[in-house]
This record gives sequence, structure tokens and C-alpha cells, in this order.
Amino acid sequence: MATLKHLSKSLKQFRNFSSATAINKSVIKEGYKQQSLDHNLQLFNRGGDGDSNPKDRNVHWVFLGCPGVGKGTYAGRLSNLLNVPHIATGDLVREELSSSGPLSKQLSEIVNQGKLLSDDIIFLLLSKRLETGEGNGESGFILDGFPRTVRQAEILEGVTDIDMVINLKLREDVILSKCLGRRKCSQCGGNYNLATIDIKAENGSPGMYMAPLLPPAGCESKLITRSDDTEEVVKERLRIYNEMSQPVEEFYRSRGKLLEFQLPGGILESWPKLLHALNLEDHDDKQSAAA
Ligand SMILES: Nc1ncnc2c1ncn2[C@@H]1O[C@H](COP(=O)(O)OP(=O)(O)O)[C@@H](O)[C@H]1O
Repeated sequence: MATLKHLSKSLKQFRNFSSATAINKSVIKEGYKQQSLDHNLQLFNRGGDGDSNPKDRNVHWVFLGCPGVGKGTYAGRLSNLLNVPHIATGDLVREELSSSGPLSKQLSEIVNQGKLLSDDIIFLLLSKRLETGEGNGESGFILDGFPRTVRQAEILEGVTDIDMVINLKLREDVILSKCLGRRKCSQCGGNYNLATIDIKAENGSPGMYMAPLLPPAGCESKLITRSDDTEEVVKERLRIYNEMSQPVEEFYRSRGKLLEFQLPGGILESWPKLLHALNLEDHDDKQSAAA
């Protein structure tokens, strides 16, 4: 079977590259359930409903884009619309950090410097998430924050068929303000953004307006800022994105899977245009009518 062939090939690649990092050793030492990589990666296949024909199964989509571009917002909305899980590795990492489990101290040092975690850790967190989802009968996925390096993309490509990769783009001068404006309600988990972007059209370049996404009154006093959303760390994450993640765009572009989407403004303006680009307008109408 093609899938198994791909799986074993990717395992070989992964093992050749993989080294027993200090973190990996500590994971094992602390008694984390160390899954075999075969098992971890097979979970991706099962996310495909056991059928590799995209027409007969739920979507296998990936969101790419700089930190703060809005991957989580749009991936979350599409996940509700299409009824497939939105799996964000950044959220998995933050859950691990807040669990104060054995990994959290080492992970927080790396995350708070804006650096990437090792593939071993990311695969471990992903496999736990996929396993829970499998138990809940989930199928398909919209990935956000993964893959983030060409190597992660190669491994993913080896184990499952990705149908489409949506590359969200936003003017660079807006990205930093948006990252610094991000807030989360510590109680309900809602994501908000306090930044107002209002750029006037100038010298032929269009203006841009993005309204803040303000929290409801009940959440106002409970807002928290991600510890890695400081100006210094955001700049480092952007640098790492350009170095490590931008080549992932080319990886998918060369395979004809990349859909570039330039965000024209805030959610109200961008969402219908994104649905149009994805050919999903009817889907949204039906969903609204049914609501
Ligand atoms: N696929 C991944 N590979 C390595 N590290 C990751 C990955 N996904 C998330 N992380 C870690 O979690 C942090 C937060 O991720 P995320 O919320 O996706 O950030 P961003 O807002 O920069 O897109 C990253 O800076 C990195 O340390």
C-alpha cells in the first residue's frame, strides 16, 4: 500500500536525522508515555478517514503564515464551518506549559526566546492530540503552526496527503502591532485583539483598516498576554519564520498545493473573500441558514 510505503520511508528519514535531545531524554525519564514514532505518524493517516481520495474524506489542510497573521482565527472559523478539528501546535505547546508537567520548564525557556521546539517534542504533543481526537471520532484536520520547517513538511508529506496549504499574507508593518495587541481571556479562552490598524492609502499603495476584536465586558478584567508576545520575542519569531518557515511555502508551492491569500483587512472584509478563494461561499450560506 502506498501509504505504508510512505510511512516507512518517512520513518527512516526521521530516524536518520533524529537525535536523543536532552528534552527527549527528560520526557522518557519523567515517565511520559513514549509512543513509537510509527504509531504517532499513523495517527495522521487515520485522520484521513482511511481513504486517500480527497473527495471521499474530510479536508487535510494546512495554514501557513507569519506569527500574528491570523492563522488561528481563520483556521478556527473554517474548522467550525467544515466540522473538522483545528489543530494548532502552538495551542498544544501552551497547554503543556500551563499543565506544569515535567516538560513545561524546559519548553517555556525555548518558547519565551521565540525559538522552535524540537521535532521530537512537537510529534509527541501532536500524537497525544491526534489520539484524543481519534477517540472522539474526529476525522480530517486543519493544521496551524505545523509544519514549520521543511523537514517537518517532508515528514508530513510522507505519511498523509495534504490537499491544500493556505498561505496567509499580511503587510509586515501590521504584523507586529497585531501580535502586541493579542489577548486571551484566562477564563473562557476567547482570543481578542486590542490593536486598531488604520493605515491611510499613500503613494499608490492601498490603505488598510482592521478594527480591534474587543472582548465582551465579562472578559475585560481577565485578559492575559502570551509571554512570547513581547516586541523583542515577536521580532525573533518573525526572523525565525523567515529563515525556517518561509522555505515551507516553496516546498508546497513546488507541489502545486499552495494557495496564497493576501488579507485585505479585518475579519469582516477578509472572511468572505477567503471563502470565495476556497470556493466555500455556498457552504457558508447553508451553514448560516441552518443556524
Ligand atoms: N511546528 C512547530 N515546531 C517547532 N516549534 C513549534 C511548532 N509549533 C509551535 N511551536 C512552538 O510554540 C511557539 C508558539 O507557537 P504559535 O502559537 O504557533 O506561534 P506564532 O504565533 O508565532 O505562529 C513557537 O514560537 C514555538 O516555540
